[in-house]
Amino acid sequence: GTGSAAAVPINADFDIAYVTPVTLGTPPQTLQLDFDSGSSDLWVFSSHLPTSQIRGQQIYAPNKSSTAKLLDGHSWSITYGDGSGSRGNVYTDNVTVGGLTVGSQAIECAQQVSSSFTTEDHIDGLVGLGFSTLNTVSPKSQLTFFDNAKSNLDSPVFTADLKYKQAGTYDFGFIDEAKYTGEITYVPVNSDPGYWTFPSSGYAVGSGNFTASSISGIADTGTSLVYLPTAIVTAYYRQVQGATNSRSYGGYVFPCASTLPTFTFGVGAARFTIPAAYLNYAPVTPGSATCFGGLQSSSGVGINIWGDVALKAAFVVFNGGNPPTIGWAAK
Ligand SMILES: CC(C)(C)S(=O)(=O)N[C@@H](Cc1ccccc1)C(=O)N[C@@H](Cc1c[nH]c[nH+]1)C(=O)N[C@@H](CC1CCCCC1)C(O)(O)C(F)(F)C(=O)NCCN1CCOCC1
Repeated sequence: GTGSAAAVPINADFDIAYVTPVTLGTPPQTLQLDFDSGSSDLWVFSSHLPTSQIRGQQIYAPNKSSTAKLLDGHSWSITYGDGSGSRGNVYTDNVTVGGLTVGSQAIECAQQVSSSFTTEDHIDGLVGLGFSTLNTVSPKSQLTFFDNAKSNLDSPVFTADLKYKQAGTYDFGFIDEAKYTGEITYVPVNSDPGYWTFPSSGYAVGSGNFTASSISGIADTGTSLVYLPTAIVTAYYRQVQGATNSRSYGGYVFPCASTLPTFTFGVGAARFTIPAAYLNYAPVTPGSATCFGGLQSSSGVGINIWGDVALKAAFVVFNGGNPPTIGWAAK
C-alpha cells in the first residue's frame, strides 16, 4: 500500500512547524499532528488531559472509539530538545494517514503536557518517524507508524516534500517522480543514535567556494531551523551586515532589511542551495526590525540538525530498508 498526506505550515508568516491530518479510531477522530523524524513516539492530546492544559487543540478520546484497546500497565514520558515534554498512558487503535491504515498502532495519550504544548494550539500531538529504538513507552517500547506500516508498503520508504510558506506532502511507500528533478543522491544512515543521521560533504556561503568537510547531522522534520558547527555559522554571518550572536535572543540575529547570502550544502557529489529568504527566519518579536537567522550554531544543541529550513530546499527520501539510507534530490 501507499499513503500521501499534506504537510501544512502551522503559522502563516513563518514555517515554525508543519502538521498533517491523521485519523484515529472508530468512528474516525481527526487530529493535526506534527510528523517528526527526530523522535519516535506517536502521542496526542487526549480526553485524559486536565482541561486547563487544553487550549483549542483537538483531542483523541479512546473511550469513544470501538476499536481502542488500553495497553494495560504501560506509560510514556518524553522531553524534547527545546525543553518541552509530555507524558501519559497508552492505547492501541487504527491510525490512518493519507489513505494508509495501520491497525493496532500504539497511540500515546497525554495526561500531562508542558506549557509550550498548551500554548501551541495548532499542534494536537506528534507522529514520531525516528527509529523505534527511541520510543519511550515502558515497560515494552512500541513501534512507530512507519515501522508498523513498512511490511504493507510497496517500498519501505517515506518522503518529505516540505515547502516554504505553503503546504507540501509526506508520502509513504513510494517515490513520486513528479516531486523532484534530476537524480536522487543516497548516502548511508547511522541509525544507532535513533535518528536519521547522515554525512554531509561540505558547504558554501553565497557564491563563495565550496568547502569540502564531512559533517554528521540528523535530518529532522520536527526542528524548524538548521543547527551546524560554529565555524560554519560564523563564516555565514560574517557575510551579513549587522549580524550579531545575541545572548538575549539565543542565537544569531541581524537587521531584517539585511541582504542574506544563500547557503549551499553537499550530500555526496550533489549540492543543495537554501535560498536567502528561508534563512531570514522571523522577526525576534512581531514587528521587530531585528530578525532571527534560520541557520544557528549547534554548539548549544550537541548535535548538528538539518531541520525544516534545509529540508524544504530539497525532496528527501527516508529509506527504511536494510540498511537504511537517505536520499536528497533537487526540486
Ligand atoms: C520556533 C523556534 C524558535 C524556531 S523553535 O526552535 O522553538 N522551534 C521548535 C519546534 C516548535 C514548533 C512549533 C511550536 C513549538 C516548537 C524546534 O525546532 N524545536 C526543536 C529544537 C531543538 C532541537 N534540539 C535542540 N533544540 C525540537 O525540540 N524538536 C523536537 C520536536 C519538536 C518538539 C516541540 C514540539 C514540536 C516538535 C525533535 O523531536 O525534532 C528533536 F529531535 F529535536 C528532539 O527533541 N527529539 C527528542 C529525542 N528524544 C531522545 C530520547 O528519547 C526520546 C526522544
